[in-house]
Amino acid sequence: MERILIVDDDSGIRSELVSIVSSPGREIIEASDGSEALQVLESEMFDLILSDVRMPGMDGFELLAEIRQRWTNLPVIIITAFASTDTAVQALRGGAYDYITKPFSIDDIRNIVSHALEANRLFNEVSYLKGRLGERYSMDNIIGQCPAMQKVFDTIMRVAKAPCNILITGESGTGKDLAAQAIHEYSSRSQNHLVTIDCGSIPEGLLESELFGHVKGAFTGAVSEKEGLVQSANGGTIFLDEIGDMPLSLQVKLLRLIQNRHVQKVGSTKREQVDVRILAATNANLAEKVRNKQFREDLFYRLNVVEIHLPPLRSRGGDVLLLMSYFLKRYSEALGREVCKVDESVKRAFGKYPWPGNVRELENAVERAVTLCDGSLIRLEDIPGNIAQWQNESGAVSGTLSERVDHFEKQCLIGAMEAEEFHAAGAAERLGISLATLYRKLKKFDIPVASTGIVEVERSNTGQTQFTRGLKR
Ligand SMILES: Nc1ncnc2c1ncn2[C@@H]1O[C@H](COP(=O)(O)OP(=O)(O)OP(=O)(O)O)[C@@H](O)[C@H]1O
Repeated sequence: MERILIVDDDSGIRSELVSIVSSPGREIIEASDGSEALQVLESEMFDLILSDVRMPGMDGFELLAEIRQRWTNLPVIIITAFASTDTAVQALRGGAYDYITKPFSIDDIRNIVSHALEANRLFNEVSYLKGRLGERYSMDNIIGQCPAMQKVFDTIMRVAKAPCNILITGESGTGKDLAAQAIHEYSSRSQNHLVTIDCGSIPEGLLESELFGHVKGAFTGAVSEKEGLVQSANGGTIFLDEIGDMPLSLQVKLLRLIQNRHVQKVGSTKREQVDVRILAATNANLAEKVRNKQFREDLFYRLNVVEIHLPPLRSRGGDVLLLMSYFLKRYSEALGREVCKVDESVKRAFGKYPWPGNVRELENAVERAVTLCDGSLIRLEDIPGNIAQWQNESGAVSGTLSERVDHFEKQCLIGAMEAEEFHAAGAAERLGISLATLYRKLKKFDIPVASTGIVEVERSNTGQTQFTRGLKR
């Protein structure tokens, strides 16, 4: 399905354009000025924009400049009132794909629109194939427009080519794995392997021989010599996922690898040189583990030369709806469905739900909805009940002004505490208030802090929040 956005303050011209460019397999959306167009662009994906120049508020040229900055490859056709060479030149210099002058001929518009869509389709195909050739991943796979994600992309681009080790932090499902793939892909090591090891899922006894290999007879069952994963990544990158779960005994050996660039197989006295770049990821608070002596401080500093933090999805604002559109397109294509519209109630629920499972949870919800939905529209009944309940979240807040303010304040506090894994100092900084004020507010709303144990948050279908304190996650 091709999607076109028509931007014009004159509703008569918009309708005329809609009827000219409409055809089966195309969805046309309208916006009455530049700002409205930007709002739509922030939450939905398009293949082409047709915009008038003269509009009240943000005009067509300002909109074009904004689109060129934020959606670099999205084609824009500018519609100008008179055949003025200056306006046409300004449009093309500003990065427009082409321009159309009023009064327009139906055939001209149809031709230019078909060419622009075809050029866009070819561009996407080439980028996709390039991505496939240079392995499977590129930054194009990581969707995000909010400032925090833009900062992540900037940092990835700046550090990918440097030789330093990088620690990627963030809650589960925020895209740490994707970030590691992008770093490797943009590094000078991309021609060699990226080897991923999930330190949390390999039994402690096996992890050492998996990482460093073993010689024949090193332990029962070691019937032949085996190369470790670190060596198989020689010349490339090794990604140690869930590094916080690495046993202390192995942390010493990893430190030796970082400092001396050699490995020693289990059962061998021989040291073998390797050249690997190390990326590590964790969803635990490693600094806290260092304080609790569960993680070596020297290793922490060696790994944490640069930290890339992936923010929780609930703090990424409009990215939720953008990711929703992205997965919708991806799963509609993958499952051979023509699902292209999402009911407003679903968008409301997605926008308000706090996404404790982050992007992974959102991706699963969209995949499920595309699979279940009957026809081309995703309705509330196609998404999981615990998410659907949130469409009326704000409607549920009633009462006096002070009760509503309290509700809002409590949600902000819970969000900040969750983002900081219930450590008060970080949450106070995030909210721009003193620690003493934060403690007073936490007490008022009965919100726990991490010093009372690990805190798990559970939200009921009605949006109520419950905290469970425990010793282990
Ligand atoms: N910004 C994003 N754009 C598109 N897809 C994303 C994005 N972030 C995450 N995903 C998708 O969400 C899923 C989870 O991402 P990923 O495995 O990278 O998270 P993670 O932080 O490594 O999780 P865990 O800590 O559980 O290993 C994957 O399918 C991934 O492709």
